[in-house]
Amino acid sequence: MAGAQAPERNGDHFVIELQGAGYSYDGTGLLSDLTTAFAPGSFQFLTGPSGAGKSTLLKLCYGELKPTKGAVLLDGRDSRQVGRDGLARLRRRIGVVHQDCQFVDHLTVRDNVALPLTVAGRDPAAEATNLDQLLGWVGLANRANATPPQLSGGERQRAALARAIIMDPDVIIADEPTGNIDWEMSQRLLALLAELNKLGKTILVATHDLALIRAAKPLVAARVLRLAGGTLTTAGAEL
Ligand SMILES: Nc1ncnc2c1ncn2[C@@H]1O[C@H](COP(=O)(O)OP(=O)(O)OP(=O)(O)O)[C@@H](O)[C@H]1O
Repeated sequence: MAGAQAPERNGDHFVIELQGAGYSYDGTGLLSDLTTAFAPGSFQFLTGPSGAGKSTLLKLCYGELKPTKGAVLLDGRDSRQVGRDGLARLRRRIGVVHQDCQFVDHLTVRDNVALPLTVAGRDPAAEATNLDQLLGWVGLANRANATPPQLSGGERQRAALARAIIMDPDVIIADEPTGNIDWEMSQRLLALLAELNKLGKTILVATHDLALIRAAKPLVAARVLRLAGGTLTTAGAEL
């Protein structure tokens, strides 16, 4: 049955598209009429005041929430129309770094990073080399056997990034990934995101940190979107 098939891929081009999308938690209308697209291989920052709805917008983009108005298309599929399995398959192509990281505290860093493999029915032991390379790439090879409560804020964020990319997603969405870490660590994380973008990944980062956005200028050609009063505008050179 067609509905049970894996979603058709547009080649390697996973586009997230908002078409007049709006969202309301309680009928008062937090987000209204948002129209934009996140093109394959693009890098965007999403900024705006606290409570403007940045996390909510990210949730629409990875299918955690469905718009209460308009549509969000994930790889051309309307998030309101796809069933649970279809949505799960689409979401495997999007790696998410959550604001609070959300680890399983009694598992090691290595096992936390490997969790998406296990959930997808793959054997982490068979992918040990890939896992080790990834932990090395984010600078956590020597923390692989620690548990999340033993990590610093910057280490937690890098572990969360490793977990978000273990399935080799097309898109990486990060919600305030540098919220609780120092400047040096923020720049290190930014460099990792820039490197992923150079590999062709689409990156969407919500951040309050305008200094981080400025620091990204030599690294990536990023679009900066500002969310305020429920609408999106493109921020310009003032940053
Ligand atoms: N599950 C929910 N139920 C009801 N209201 C919610 C829910 N989640 C968020 N909100 C409200 O929606 C508004 C936007 O929240 P959201 O977390 O999307 O904003 P944000 O821009 O990411 O904020 P911050 O920068 O402080 O993280 C806030 O007023 C928040 O209280």
